[in-house]
Amino acid sequence: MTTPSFVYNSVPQRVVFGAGSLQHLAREIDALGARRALVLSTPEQRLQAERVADMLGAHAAGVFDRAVMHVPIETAREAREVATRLGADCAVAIGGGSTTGLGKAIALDSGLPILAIPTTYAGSEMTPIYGITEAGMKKTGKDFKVLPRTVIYDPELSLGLPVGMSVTSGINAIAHAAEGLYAVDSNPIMDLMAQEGIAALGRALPAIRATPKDPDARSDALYGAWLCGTVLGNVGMALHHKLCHTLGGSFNLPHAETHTIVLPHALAYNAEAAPRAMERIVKALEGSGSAAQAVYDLARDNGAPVALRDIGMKEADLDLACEHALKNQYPNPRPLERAAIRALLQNAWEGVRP
Ligand SMILES: NC(=O)C1=CN([C@@H]2O[C@H](COP(=O)(O)OP(=O)(O)OC[C@H]3O[C@@H](n4cnc5c(N)ncnc54)[C@H](OP(=O)(O)O)[C@@H]3O)[C@@H](O)[C@H]2O)C=CC1
Ligand SMILES: O=C(O)/C=C\C(=O)CC(=O)O
Repeated sequence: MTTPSFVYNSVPQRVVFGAGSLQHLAREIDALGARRALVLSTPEQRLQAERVADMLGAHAAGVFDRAVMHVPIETAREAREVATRLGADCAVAIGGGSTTGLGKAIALDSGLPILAIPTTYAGSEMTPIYGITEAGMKKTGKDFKVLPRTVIYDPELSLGLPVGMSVTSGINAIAHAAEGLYAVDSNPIMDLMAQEGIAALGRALPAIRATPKDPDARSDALYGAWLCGTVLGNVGMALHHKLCHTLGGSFNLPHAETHTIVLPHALAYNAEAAPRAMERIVKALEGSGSAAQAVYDLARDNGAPVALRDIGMKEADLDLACEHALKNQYPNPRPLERAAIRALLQNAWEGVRP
């Protein structure tokens, strides 16, 4: 065995974790040195955002409830204007990756500190990655200005996340950790987090399916999401994330479901080129077959979709998706081979067990 050699960056970020930890919100805003928080949410989560604003009392600048998936530039501009008009000196994003993403778009422009309160397992709160959609094209970038300064993980807030969304969102998180395990810039610290994060979600998702309001399972899932999101924020992603961005961006497929369906096939593609990563995934999921099969079974057995054709992908578009995936070559354990990637997409479309 060779002695490892790696670079590890740590970033300053404060995490407050635990059931009921939302009660510490005012204290955390104060610790940020902020006086007027703009609370962000989707339209559907407005009541939750109003509850947060009530908790902040005079320190709430207002509620902006128009977060939507993939952060359209028009929404980002509107939110930035509202933040300026209301004199906000920080933003509180309560919701999933879409709401956190809106907070990041504000921070990118203004440097306003973000306090994130995640209610899904997407993991955006742990990354300096932002995404903004303009003229139908989603552009992503990395800037430490957008990394939320404080994250409050309160499992009680995800008790109402529907089981189907919980399972696909949890597998979205697993995808970050799985690709982190074979990243070109991986390191042993991220490997530990990745394996632990996958194991936590592997335990939590079946438990949530059985008992959606199980507090321990919700806590385990959020803990796993935190670890997996940290991996996403620290090391580079590969084929799987590229495919999902292509499918989501060009064919408008839903984010977490697409990750859930594609991941087993991306792992099968990379299996021989990344055997140590695959071993760790199987171990974390207590699987008996391959890593690809363990992830596929986790999805299927918990009621998640396993075929792209079931979430709106047309078979006729698979050739184009393959072309997009081959553009701008990026690091991946196995070189990108046209015929094999086209076959991967076909398998994902049909939903075959890898
Ligand atoms: N930059 C980064 O590092 C990352 C960015 N992302 C981005 O984040 C987005 C995906 O995030 P994701 O969390 O999956 O999507 P959303 O934030 O859109 O949330 C997904 C679904 O969960 C629902 N939901 C969220 N919280 C609750 C709750 N407490 N109770 C009931 N339902 C709830 C939402 O409902 P409703 O719409 O009703 O609120 C929505 O339908 C994508 O745009 C993706 O690109 C994802 C990962 C990392
Ligand atoms: O697209 C973004 O907003 C940035 C990253 C991700 O979405 C990561 C992912 O694919 O889950």
